[in-house]
Amino acid sequence: MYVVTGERMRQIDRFTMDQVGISETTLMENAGTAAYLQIESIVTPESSIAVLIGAGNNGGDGFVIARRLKEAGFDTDVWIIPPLEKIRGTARVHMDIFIRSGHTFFQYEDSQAIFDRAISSSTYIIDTMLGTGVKGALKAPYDRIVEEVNCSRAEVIAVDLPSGLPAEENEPFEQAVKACRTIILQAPKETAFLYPYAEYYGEWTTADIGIPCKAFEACGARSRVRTENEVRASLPYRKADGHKGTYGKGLVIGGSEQMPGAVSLTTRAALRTGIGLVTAALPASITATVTGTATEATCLPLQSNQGEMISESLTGLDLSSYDGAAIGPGMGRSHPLSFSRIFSGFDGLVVIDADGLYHLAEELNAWRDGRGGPTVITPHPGEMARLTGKTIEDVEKNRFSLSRQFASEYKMTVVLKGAYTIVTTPDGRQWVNPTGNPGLAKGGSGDTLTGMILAAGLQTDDFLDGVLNAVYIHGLAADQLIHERDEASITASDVIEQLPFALASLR
Ligand SMILES: NC(=O)C1=CN([C@@H]2O[C@H](COP(=O)(O)OP(=O)(O)OC[C@H]3O[C@@H](n4cnc5c(N)ncnc54)[C@H](OP(=O)(O)O)[C@@H]3O)[C@@H](O)[C@H]2O)[C@@H](O)CC1
Ligand SMILES: Nc1ncnc2c1ncn2[C@@H]1O[C@H](COP(=O)(O)OP(=O)(O)O)[C@@H](O)[C@H]1O
Ligand SMILES: [K+]
Repeated sequence: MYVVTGERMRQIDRFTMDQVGISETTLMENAGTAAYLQIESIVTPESSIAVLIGAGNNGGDGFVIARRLKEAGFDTDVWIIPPLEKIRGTARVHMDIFIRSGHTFFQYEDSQAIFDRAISSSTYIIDTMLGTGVKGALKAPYDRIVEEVNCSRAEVIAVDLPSGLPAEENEPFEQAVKACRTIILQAPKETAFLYPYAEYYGEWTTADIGIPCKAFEACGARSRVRTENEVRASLPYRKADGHKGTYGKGLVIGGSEQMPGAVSLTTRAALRTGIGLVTAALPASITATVTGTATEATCLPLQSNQGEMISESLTGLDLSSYDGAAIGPGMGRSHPLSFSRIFSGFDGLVVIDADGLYHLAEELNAWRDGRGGPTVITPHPGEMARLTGKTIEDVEKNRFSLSRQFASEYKMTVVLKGAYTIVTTPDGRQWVNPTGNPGLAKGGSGDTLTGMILAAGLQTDDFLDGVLNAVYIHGLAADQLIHERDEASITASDVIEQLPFALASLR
C-alpha cells in the first residue's frame, strides 16, 4: 500500500487517465461506488444520512455515493454547499447523472435553517466537501459548516480526507472535520500517519478505485505501509541443519553504571528475536547486570571511567568475529567516542541508538560517504532534532522529508521512531509501520527495538527486511499485550517476553 502527497496523487490520477486510459468519470464512479459499499456496511436501514457536497471532485464522489444510497433506499438528504454554477467538469457530469436518475438535493445557500436542523438530527454525515484540493484556511461557508459538523452528534464519515485537512506533511491548518471514520481513496495520504492530523481521520480504511500499481511506480511513489503479508513472507525460518553461527553473531556495545539495564534489554531482545550468539561489551563493573538477566549472552568487560566506557577501550575492540553490532543503549555521554574510528574497516551491520546518536552527532561529517556495510540509526524525534539541527516540532512536522534528506545525505537507513515509525533507506524508499501503541512510550522500548533490529538484520538476506520486520514485530508484540493488559502498565521486558508469541502469530 503506497503513501502519497496530494500532488503525487494528482499525478497518479492524471497518469491513469492519460496513459492507462481510465477516464476521470470512471474513476469517480469507482471512487463513489467503493466508498458507498463501505458506507452501506456501516449504516443501518433506520439511519438518516446527510451527504454534504463541495464544488470539486471530492463533491463529485459525493454525488455517486448519494445516488447509490438513494437507489438502495436509504433515507438520504443531499446538500450541495456551493452555488450550483461552481460545480464543473467531472463533478458536474456526476451531478447530472444524479439528477437524471431522478434524485433531488437541497442547496445550502437557500436553506441554512433547514440545513442546521438536518445536521443536528442526522445519524450519519457523509463528508464529501473537500479532499486533496483544499488550499489554506477554510473560507465561508465551509468554516461555519465544519464547526457545525464537529458539534453534531452524528457519526461523521469522511471520504478521502476529512474536509479542511491537508494531505501532506508540514501544511498548516486551523480547522477540519473531525471524522469518526475516513474512507481513503486508493492510497493513504501522509497526514494519516502524522499527528495531530491523524486524529482527524478517526478509524480509516482504504477503498480501491482501480488505479493500477504501474501508475504509482511511473509517478515515483516511494513511500509504502509495511504490511503483515510482507513481514510473513520475509520472516526467516530456521534451517534443519542450522547452527548458532547461521543466525548471526552480534555485539551489543553500551551500558554504564548509571544505566545498566539498557544493554541488558537490547541483549535479551536480540536473543528473543533469534540471534545465534550475542555478546555484550560493557563497563566491567556492570557485567553482573547482563549476566543476571540474559544468561545466554557472553560479556566483554571494558575499561571505564566514572562508570562509562572510554574511547581507548572501544577503539581496541576486535570486531572481526562479529556479523553486526548495535551501539549506544545506556552508554552515557561523558567521554568523547568516535564511532567512525571504531567501525572503520568493519563491513557488518551497525545499528546506532540512544546515547550512540549523541556521539554520532558530534562527528556526522565523517559519515557522509557511508561505510563498507549498512548503517541503521534509530532516533526518536528528540534525537533526530539533534542530528539535523532542527527543533522537535520541525521534526514532527516533516517526518517524511527530513528522514529522506538525512538518509540520503549520510547514507544510512533511518528508523524515525514514534507513533507510525518511518523507515527510510539512503535511496529514498520509505515504509510506514502500522503497529504499536502508546504502551510503548516508556523507557526501555527503544533499547528493545535496537536488539531486535540487530538480530533480525543478521537473519535476512537483505538486512532491510530484518529492520522492517523488527519494527513491525516490536509494535505487534505491544499490540498483542494490550488485548489483556492495560496499555499504561506494559514494560519493555513484557514486550521481550511477548516476542515468541508475536513471532509465532506470523508463521
Ligand atoms: N482526480 C481524479 O481523478 C479523482 C479524484 N477524486 C476525488 O477528487 C478529490 C480532489 O478533487 P479536487 O482536486 O477537485 O479538489 P477538492 O478537494 O474536491 O476541492 C476543490 C474545491 O475546494 C475548494 N477549496 C479549496 N480550498 C478551499 C478552502 N480553504 N476553503 C473553501 N473551499 C476551498 C475549491 O474552490 P476554489 O478555491 O477553486 O474556489 C474547489 O472548489 C480527491 O480528494 C478525491 O476525493 C476521486 O473522484 C477519484 C478520481
Ligand atoms: N504512541 C506510540 N505508538 C506507537 N509506538 C510508540 C509510541 N510511543 C513510543 N513508541 C515506540 O516506542 C519506542 C520508544 O523508543 P525510545 O523513545 O527510544 O525509548 P527508550 O530510549 O526510552 O528505550 C519506539 O520504538 C517508538 O516507536
Ligand atoms: K472530504
